[in-house]
Parts: sequence; structure tokens; C-alpha cells
Amino acid sequence: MSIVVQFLRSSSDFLFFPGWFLCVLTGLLALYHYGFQCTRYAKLGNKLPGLPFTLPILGNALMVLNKTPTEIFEYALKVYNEQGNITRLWLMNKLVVVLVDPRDVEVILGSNSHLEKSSEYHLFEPWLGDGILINKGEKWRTHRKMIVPTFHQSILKTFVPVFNKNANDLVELLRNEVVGKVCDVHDYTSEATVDVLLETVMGIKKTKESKSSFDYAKAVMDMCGILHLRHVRLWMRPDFLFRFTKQFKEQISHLNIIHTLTDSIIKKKKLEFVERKKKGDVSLYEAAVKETDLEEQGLSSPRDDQSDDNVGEKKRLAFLDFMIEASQILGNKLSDEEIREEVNTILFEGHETMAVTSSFFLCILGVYPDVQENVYQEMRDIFQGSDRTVTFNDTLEMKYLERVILEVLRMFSPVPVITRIIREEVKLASGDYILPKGTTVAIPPFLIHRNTKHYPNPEKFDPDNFLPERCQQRHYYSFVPFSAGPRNCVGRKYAMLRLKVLLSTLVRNFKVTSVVDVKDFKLQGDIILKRSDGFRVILQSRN
Ligand code: HEM
Repeated sequence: MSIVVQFLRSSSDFLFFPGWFLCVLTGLLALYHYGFQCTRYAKLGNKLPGLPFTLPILGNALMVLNKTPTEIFEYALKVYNEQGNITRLWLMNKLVVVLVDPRDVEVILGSNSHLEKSSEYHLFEPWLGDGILINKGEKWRTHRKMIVPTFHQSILKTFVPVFNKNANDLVELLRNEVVGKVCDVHDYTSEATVDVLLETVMGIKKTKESKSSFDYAKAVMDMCGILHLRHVRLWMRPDFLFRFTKQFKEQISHLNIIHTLTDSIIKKKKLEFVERKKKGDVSLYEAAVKETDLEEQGLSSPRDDQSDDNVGEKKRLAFLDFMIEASQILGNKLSDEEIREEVNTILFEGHETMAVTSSFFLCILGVYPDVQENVYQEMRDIFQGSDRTVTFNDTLEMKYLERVILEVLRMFSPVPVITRIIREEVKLASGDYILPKGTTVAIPPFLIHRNTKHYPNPEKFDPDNFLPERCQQRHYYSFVPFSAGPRNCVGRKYAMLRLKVLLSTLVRNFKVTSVVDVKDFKLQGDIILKRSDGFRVILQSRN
């Protein structure tokens, strides 16, 4: 400090300091800018259709920095409408290319070469570690191969009773707390989704007696909240700044709760696995691995017609049990830490995505009474006035409900952007453009699903968009709410099954009215698409 003061006092040049300093700085920046512009990365990037008003050095960073998440979302829509299917952005010297044409989307997502996630995913690391959402290369391949069979239909069917219990608990809660009043239904769908995941992923039932399961569920929801905040408040993203926030301290405490409980359950489940082995219990996982292999080779297809609805309590295991089993069968390939990372990843990926889909679904039914009536009519046809719970076979009959869910996923795709970093040059399919090595590619399902070529009236909520004949006419990559290709969502079937059980049960019990029209929904897209104005609906009991 004293050296600086001495320098300032003694230097008669001090008054001129800002001038020469600025000159040197400008010169250096100009040199850097010129050098950068001569690289192949910049040259190829500049050939792509870009945003207007690109500044030297800063690129388009200012356009994004001073906007709220809702404004960014509106801005992205505006840019898409003006710009079309390819938009280049320079965030300082980082090239980001937004691709919306399904042919280009296929080039990236359909390939086995572009599987690496972009640097933005590092925010998840403290919680998800190097789990399947983030990891890459051989680790991703091995883990994915182990995890895929745990979502096999034969295993998912065993969860139907859990899904039913969870849906009926939610009906009871809503009946007791909100019938006839305006409520933000997301508060309820979010908590119900954590509960159902706790039981099917971890094997824990949330009970009033077990405080740790309550704390765990709350910690999971709060961690999702912190991740959202870090996405929204850009200054919170760098780790060195985040360390000074109160959310950092809260994160440490939440992660402590999450990791402590997961570790103790892994220990317990390992012992249970040994016991099951001793007893010679038949493993659902081993059978699922074989079935998955056959299905992948096209030698078998999932058997929807099987009527094994009533899989007993005893046979049902959680995802965590299967991970332990996979790890043992494959010769201890997963450490406890890796199992924990995968369990946390599945909880994170499954939670908000399913919760917002349920919330948007209810709001949409509230806006379109005719759609709601059609869903209800389908339930009356299936259940014939009985109040029995849903079976797996019932879900196969819910064709209209399925189309409504898919249309909700089209219009309000929960994951607003999927990103990849490109490690080799890529020629696009839609035009004569090359993405240079190192490009961050952003693929926004929300915009892809609004392409008038594939959805002539994209703002109209129309479940018939998912009639088989319409789907056949569309490009496969024009509907990507679950991503697509080798790194698509492993939980897709789980999500659809659970959503059908939950939403059919809610429709059988309640009539929904929305207090806001679709055009007035205030959408906010950070990690997960949400409504910043809340998911406000009124529920009325049907009987
Ligand atoms: C409506 C519900 C869901 C939607 C819309 C959805 C969407 C997606 C999307 C778009 C991705 C790709 C993300 C990316 O590349 O950045 C993804 C990945 C993933 N999802 Fe889902 N998801 C849903 C439900 C679930 C559920 C219920 C689970 C598990 C219980 C799950 C587990 C995963 C996992 C583990 C990945 C990472 C796969 C990989 O990178 O290999 N998802 N999901």
C-alpha cells in the first residue's frame, strides 16, 4: 500500500497516468482483438448469421447481462423470429451458436462424437459430482450402460403402486388445503414429486416419524432453488464470488444433509443386497439388462401387453438397490461416491422436470375446458365409474391424456436449453456453415417446438399434434423435450408413467380453472422453464 502511495506522491507523471494507461490498454486490446479475429475459430464463427450490434472484445455479452431471466426468454423468442434457425452470439471470445433447425439438431444430438456438456454445467458439481448428467467419455458410457436397465419397463411397473399412493396422498392434501381457493399448484406438485422420487430412487418413505427424510426432501428442494438462483444471478456463477454469499453457507448445510443420509442408506442397502444374494432372490436387474440388450439390438421390443400389474411390495426395489447390484455384478465398478453421485443426479433430473410438467398441465386444463373434458371422458371410459387406482395397463389406454402431456411438453418444454461443446469442426445440414472446434452449441427445445414448418400453428394448444399420422410426417428431431440421440433422457419412460398415474388421478378428482390465460403466462427459462407469475389455479372437487 505504502509503495503505491509513494509512487503516486512522487510521480509527477501521475496526472497523465490515466491517459497513457488507457492508450496502452486500448492498444493491447486492439492487438488481442485483431489476433483473435485472425483465428479460424473467429473466422468461421463470424460467417454464421449473428446477432446485430456485436461489439469488439465484448461481443454480444451486454445484451444478455442486463436482462432478467424472463426478459432473456422474451429476447430469445424475438431473436428467433427475426433471425431464423441459426443464431451466433459472441460472449466475449466464447462462440455460442443457437441451432433450431431439426436437421442441424440431429447433426449434434444424433452423433456419438458430440456428447460433451458445456462448461455451464459446472454449477451442478458440488451436488451431482461427476454424475451421468455431467460426466463424459468412457465414464459416461459405462455409467449410462449400468443405469439404462434400471429404467426398464419391467422395473418401472413395480413402481405403479408407489405412484398411486403418492397421487392419492396429493389429492387428499389438496382437498384439505386448497379446494375452492386460488393456489400456486407448483408448491404441491413439487413436494409430491420429491416424495415419489425418494421412495423409488432411494427407497425411503417420507413419514412424520422420520425427521431425516423430511430434512432430506427439504434439502433437495432448497438445493434446486440455489442452483436456479445461480443461473439467474450471473454474478453468483463464479465460485470465488459465490463463496461470499449466504447461499454458499446454506449449500454446505444442505449438501451435508443430503450426503450424510445417502451414504448411510448406501451402507444399509449394501448389507441388504448381501442378504438377498444369500437367499438366492431372483434379480429383476439382471433380467432387465438382458432385455435391454435384446431391445437395443432390435431382437425384442418392450412387452406392453403383459398383465403383471400387481407386483408385490416384496419384489419392489429402489433405483439405488439396482445401482448397488449393477456395481456388484460388474465387479465393483462403482465406488460409493459414484453411486451417490448418480442417485443425486437422478433425483435432481427427475424432480423439477416432472413437477413443472404437472403444473403446466393443470394450468393448461384450466385454460381449455374442452381439453379437460376430453381427458375426464377418457378416464370415465377407462374406469367406468369405479374409484379404483390406476394399473399399468390403464396407462396404456390413456391415449388422449398422453397426447395432452406431449403437447404440454411441446409448448412448455421443461429443459429450455440443451448445450454441448464441440470438439471437432462440424458441417451443418441446413446450410453451408461450419461450426469451429470449441463452439458451444445451444439447442432450445422451446424454440424448436415453435417452428412453423413442423407446427403450422405453434401457439395453439392442440393435442392432435401428436396423432400418430402427424408425428410420422414430422422430422424426428422436431420434438426433443427429452433431448434425443445417444445422450437422451434416461428417465423418459419413468416420467411418462408417473405423470399418467398422477395427472389421471387429479383429473378424476378435481375440476381445474386457471386464473390466467396462456398468452399472459410469464415464462422464465433458466435451468428449468417456469412461470415467474406462479402456477395459479382453482381446484373444485368433482363429487
Ligand atoms: C418430464 C420429465 C423430464 C424431462 C422433460 C426431461 C428432460 C431431459 C433432458 C432434456 C435431458 C438432457 C439434458 C442435457 O443434455 O443437458 C435429460 C437428461 C437426463 N434425465 Fe431427464 N427429463 C425428465 C424426467 C426425468 C426423470 C424422471 C429422470 C429420472 C428419474 C430423469 C433422468 C435424467 C438423466 C439421468 C439424464 C442425463 C442423461 C445423460 O446425460 O446421459 N429425467 N432429461
